[in-house]
Amino acid sequence: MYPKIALASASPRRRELLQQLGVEFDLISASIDESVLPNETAAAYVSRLALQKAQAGAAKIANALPVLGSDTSVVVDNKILGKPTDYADFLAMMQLLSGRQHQVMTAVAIVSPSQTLQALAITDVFFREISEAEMADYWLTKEPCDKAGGYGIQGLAGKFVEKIHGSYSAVVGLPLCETDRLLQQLSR
Ligand SMILES: Cc1cn([C@H]2C[C@H](O)[C@@H](COP(=O)(O)OP(=O)(O)OP(=O)(O)O)O2)c(=O)[nH]c1=O
Repeated sequence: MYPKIALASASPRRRELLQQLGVEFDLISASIDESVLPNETAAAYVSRLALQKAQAGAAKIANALPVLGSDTSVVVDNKILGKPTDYADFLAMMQLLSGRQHQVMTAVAIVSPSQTLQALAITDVFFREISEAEMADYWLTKEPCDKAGGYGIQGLAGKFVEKIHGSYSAVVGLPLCETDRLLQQLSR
């Protein structure tokens, strides 16, 4: 049995994945500035954002529940891809990702009054070539808008994925293996 926690997230995927683990949780919102700092690596960026989301959530609640925050970014050619801002931004992302390998980095942080626990999952994802017509059709489904890198592996974009090396749940938004490990480390 896991301890009850608070999830600081607006992501329906994170909610579902935490439910998949059987964790009981309160949902809280935590919005933070998501700008990348000068010279910040992708791994440092996602780790910092996950921690800041958890800290922002912890500052909002009156009870002492541990708060979980997470962040997912797609990384290619040292570029950090967040959610596409418009169609042109989405197209530029798809062109970068088509026919090659990229990384999905998902960081998790759990903050309690006595502990700060962190994990980072890095998954290699291999896309087949995607035609411009497929990109245009995919945009019209609205699936890309709220997803890092402009795609959802769990949705229609699953057909673009030749293979992955690493954690599937981490690509969707929360690495279940690492999250379980952190929750086990929480002192009760
Ligand atoms: C790559 C990929 C990302 N995503 C989603 C997971 C995240 O919800 C989103 C990345 O954006 P995030 O900024 O990590 O998360 P969020 O803004 O949706 O939620 P919050 O910060 O409140 O927790 O992209 C998928 O659903 N499928 C995928 O294949």
